[in-house]
Amino acid sequence: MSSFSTPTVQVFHTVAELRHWRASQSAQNKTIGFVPTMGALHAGHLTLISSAQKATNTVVVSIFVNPAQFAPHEDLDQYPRTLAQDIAKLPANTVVFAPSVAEMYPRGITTERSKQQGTFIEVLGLSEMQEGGSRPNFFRGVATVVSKLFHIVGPTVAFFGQKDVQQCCVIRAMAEDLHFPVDVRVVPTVRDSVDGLALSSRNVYLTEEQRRRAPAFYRGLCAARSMCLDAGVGGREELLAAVRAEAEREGLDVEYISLSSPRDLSELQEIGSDGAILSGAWRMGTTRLIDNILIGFEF
Ligand SMILES: Nc1ncnc2c1ncn2[C@@H]1O[C@H](COP(=O)(O)OP(=O)(O)OP(=O)(O)O)[C@@H](O)[C@H]1O
Ligand SMILES: CC(C)(CO)[C@@H](O)C(=O)[O-]
Ligand code: BAL
Repeated sequence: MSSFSTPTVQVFHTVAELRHWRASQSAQNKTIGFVPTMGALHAGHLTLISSAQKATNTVVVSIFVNPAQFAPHEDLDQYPRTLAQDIAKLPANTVVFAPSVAEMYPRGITTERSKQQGTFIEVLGLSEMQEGGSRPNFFRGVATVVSKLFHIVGPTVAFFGQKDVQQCCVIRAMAEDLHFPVDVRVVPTVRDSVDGLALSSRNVYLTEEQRRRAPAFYRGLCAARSMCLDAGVGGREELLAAVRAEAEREGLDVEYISLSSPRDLSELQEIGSDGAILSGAWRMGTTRLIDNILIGFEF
């Protein structure tokens, strides 16, 4: 156990320690709720944890900044690492798994894909969609680390945020394909109560002026949803144009906007009977943010 543990929050750093604890839970027939995170905890993470507390006996939160999901030019080194403060925010009786990089990647890990060695999980057909197009290592790195974590933690139910909606689709497919006996649940995005910006660990990178402009993308998503629900507009070009217009009014540098199928993330020309995910990414200086809304379906 770590020196960071508090009387009510146990922290484990090794697979062996976590497995030992997990065996004691199995012996007591306890259900385990699991919330994987990269730390820098905010109210979005705490909502996932409280959903897990309501649904299961014991909650495990992993805190691990996963190098495999970053590309060499991305913000792996800069990503906030605030373990002691994170632990202080957790409710009583939470169990934390905060492994080192060497513990999770016994053969080592580099963000340079051509030099990587060892075992990786890739959900072909989904890994290259939307975020995968912009972040070449992202979905492969996420599927790999989440399958390792599922294998180590053995959760009954795992909780992910809708803010990373495409990630949720990839993880559900991975869990189904690999027959993990885990129920993957998606929790709605927690937003700033005043301007609707999705809470994200990367919001700390924004200057005051960028933070003021950032909610324009969400306003665009809401405008598109209103066009769809109030005026029956379901065509791709009109919906994407509505998002782009709001975003560009505040000078956001839009990377992509996507209208995709919740089934397989394929791009849609028109919203069909399965509904659609309207999602996108934009840049403000060196910071890259994402957001989405669901139209005509719920997870
Ligand atoms: N605003 C939010 N509402 C609900 N869930 C969220 C929110 N932000 C993050 N999550 C979820 O918390 C889990 C851990 O996410 P992570 O630690 O990467 O935080 P993050 O705020 O998404 O950080 P990043 O800036 O890296 O995207 C993921 O399942 C993610 O979707
Ligand atoms: C699921 C995850 C913890 C895997 O590193 C990460 O992608 C995240 O925080 O969303
Ligand atoms: N919240 C997803 C983790 C990432 O952006 O790398």
